[in-house]
Amino acid sequence: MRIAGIQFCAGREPGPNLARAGAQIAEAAAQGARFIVLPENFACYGGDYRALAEREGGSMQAWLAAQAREQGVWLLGGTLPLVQRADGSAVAAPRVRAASLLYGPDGALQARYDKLHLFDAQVADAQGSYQESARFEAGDRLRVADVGGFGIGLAVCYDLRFPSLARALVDRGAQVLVYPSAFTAVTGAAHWRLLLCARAVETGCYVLGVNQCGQHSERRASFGHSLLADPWGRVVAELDDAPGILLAELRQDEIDETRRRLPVHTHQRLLTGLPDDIRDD
Ligand SMILES: O=C(O)CNC(=O)[C@H](CS)NC(=O)CCC(=O)C(=O)O
Repeated sequence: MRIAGIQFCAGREPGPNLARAGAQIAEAAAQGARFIVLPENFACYGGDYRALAEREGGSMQAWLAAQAREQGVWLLGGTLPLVQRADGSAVAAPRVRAASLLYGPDGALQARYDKLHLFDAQVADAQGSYQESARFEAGDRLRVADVGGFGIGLAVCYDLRFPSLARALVDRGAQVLVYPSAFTAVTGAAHWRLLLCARAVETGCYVLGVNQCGQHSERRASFGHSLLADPWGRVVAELDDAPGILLAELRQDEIDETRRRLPVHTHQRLLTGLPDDIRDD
């Protein structure tokens, strides 16, 4: 199955971001991609997330559904800010949920995953500090979805640093881990490739990191370098730090063969259950 990752530099306002993403989605579909992934905060980066956040059925969600339907592809909207949880309850202001939304080729919503780990960190130099938990509420459910016969484990950006989430997704049938991201230029240069390849090697999964790139504002820059690692930990395709489309093939036989030779996913001895505040969807 051919997949595509859309890499670009989002600004604060949805209009230009959606126009840019739409052109790249059409291009990726024309190149034969069946599953297209947009980065974290693809529709709005760094603005007033609560003011832009949607209820179920909002216009940014409708845009994703229309893109999937018009191009006839599976489309993962990296994250959109939503004011409701999956059960319809309200997220208290000023926070929102960072929801990763998967639409099928018919335009129907097939899965929702809300980012579990929030990026509260001090990044060196001009990048300054991040306090994601001041503006976002953490998710509370795990989600694996089927796309063209592949088990797709949903995760977002900073989640990449937590191998226990990758492991829990594998236990639930994930064969491909996707990380739509807005990984910073500073932490990306240090850790992005290392973390993506490590998650692949330790789980026997393909790992797809779809990142933003470039300078969003004076103090915010993203690393780019969207890449696909295969289950052996080889980088099979990678972008540089400019906007672009990552195209690559997922092969079921690569997953099966790697897992047959090195079945680490069946050998783990320290198995832990989910904590009380995290559930299966
Ligand atoms: O704050 C914003 O508006 C934009 N930021 C984001 O979109 C998110 C949440 S703050 N970025 C990350 O999670 C970076 C993680 C990362 O870079 C790492 O783990 O090293």
